[in-house]
Amino acid sequence: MNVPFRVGQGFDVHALVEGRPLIIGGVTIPHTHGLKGHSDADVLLHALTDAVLGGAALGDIGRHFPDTDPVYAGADSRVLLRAAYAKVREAGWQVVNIDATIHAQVPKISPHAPAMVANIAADLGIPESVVNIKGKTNEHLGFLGRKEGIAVTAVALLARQA
Ligand SMILES: Nc1ccn([C@@H]2O[C@H](COP(=O)(O)O)[C@@H](O)[C@H]2O)c(=O)n1
Ligand SMILES: C[C@@]1(CO)OP(=O)(O)OP(=O)(O)OC[C@H]1O
Repeated sequence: MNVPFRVGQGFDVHALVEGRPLIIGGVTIPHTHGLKGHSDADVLLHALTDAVLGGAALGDIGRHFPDTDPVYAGADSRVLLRAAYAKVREAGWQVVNIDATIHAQVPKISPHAPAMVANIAADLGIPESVVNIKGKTNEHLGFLGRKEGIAVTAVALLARQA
């Protein structure tokens, strides 16, 4: 079907542990705990990578960058996002806008959101005005509310390149 727009959705979750830096949206946030993962565990960029890959029907982050591959141990997720988006562009799609929610009981996201927006806009080559990042607590409910992890939900609208 030759439609001009496609939507992609992404989700990711990582455990909060001691002894790791907390990196979200490429921003290192001072905090007592960090996110556990094979890569830098940037939960926002992983959900976003899945959203842009999903919109282009290109599978998911694990298919392109397997967590069993030692090449990606400690990987910078900004590099992975850029590489995934290059594949999306090669498939003929470009991002129109992005919206994501970081489900975190702590820390407060809003002071860091502008820096995350700047990183994502730079990595995708799109204006900051089309990137929206927001934080939400889990009202102390469940594993997110107990500060055992952070989750992200993201959507991306893609348009066919001219
Ligand atoms: N990690 C977070 C959580 C929330 N915020 C901001 O606070 C507002 C209220 O959040 P509730 O979960 O209590 O509804 C939310 O709209 C955000 O502006 C945040 O920045 N970081
Ligand atoms: C990023 C990758 C690859 O190193 O690993 P993790 O950092 O563990 O992240 P996750 O979101 O669990 O899976 C995606 C993997 O491709």
